[in-house]
Amino acid sequence: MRAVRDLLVAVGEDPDREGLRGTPERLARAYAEMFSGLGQDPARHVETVFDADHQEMVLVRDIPMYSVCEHHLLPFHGVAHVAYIPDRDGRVTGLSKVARLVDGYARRPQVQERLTSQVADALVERLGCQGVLVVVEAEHLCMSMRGVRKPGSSTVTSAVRGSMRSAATRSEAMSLILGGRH
Ligand SMILES: Nc1nc2c(ncn2[C@@H]2O[C@H](COP(=O)(O)OP(=O)(O)OP(=O)(O)O)[C@@H](O)[C@H]2O)c(=O)[nH]1
Ligand SMILES: [Zn+2]
Repeated sequence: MRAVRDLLVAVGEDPDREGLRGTPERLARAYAEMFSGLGQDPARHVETVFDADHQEMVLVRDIPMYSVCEHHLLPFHGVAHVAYIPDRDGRVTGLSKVARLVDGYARRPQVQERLTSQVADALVERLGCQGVLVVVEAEHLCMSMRGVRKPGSSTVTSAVRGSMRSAATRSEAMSLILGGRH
């Protein structure tokens, strides 16, 4: 909290004025929430498995995602799409666990590329998926409100693993991701 006070002084503010008095404590609470993915293992969520006897694609689309870029500590936010092909026994994880996995890695100082790969690797390593495609689309506030100032630009990253690398499977996943969009 001392650090937030110092930051306010550094930008030319009076940390003792009425509106700012509670700010160090508020920001500490907000950071604890925004960075709650640190010190936990988000991949543990996908260890909750069900026998679904389903060896074909599962896609959880348009998962809202809020993260913080590690270069500027400014938010980047958008959506994640996670498609996977279960293991050979047809075991799947809970749908909410896929969203929890994304949240766990997003709530850390991040770069979008690493976030995308971490989600894909967790599904291969912990759920034993035969194939995975993760696509993240996000706007970075460090590119919108400052610096190059390009609001509305979005960055799309993808990570492909295993059998999702085959052209046909990947294009099925992409058309499901894009389905329903205009
Ligand atoms: N690849 C990647 N770059 C990112 C991400 N988040 C922020 N960046 C970039 O990180 C770079 C940091 O560049 P620097 O030159 O060190 O910092 P800067 O002077 O603030 O750069 P500008 O943003 O261009 O003003 C910038 O180009 C950002 O756009 C991310 O998730 N992935
Ligand atoms: Zn940034």
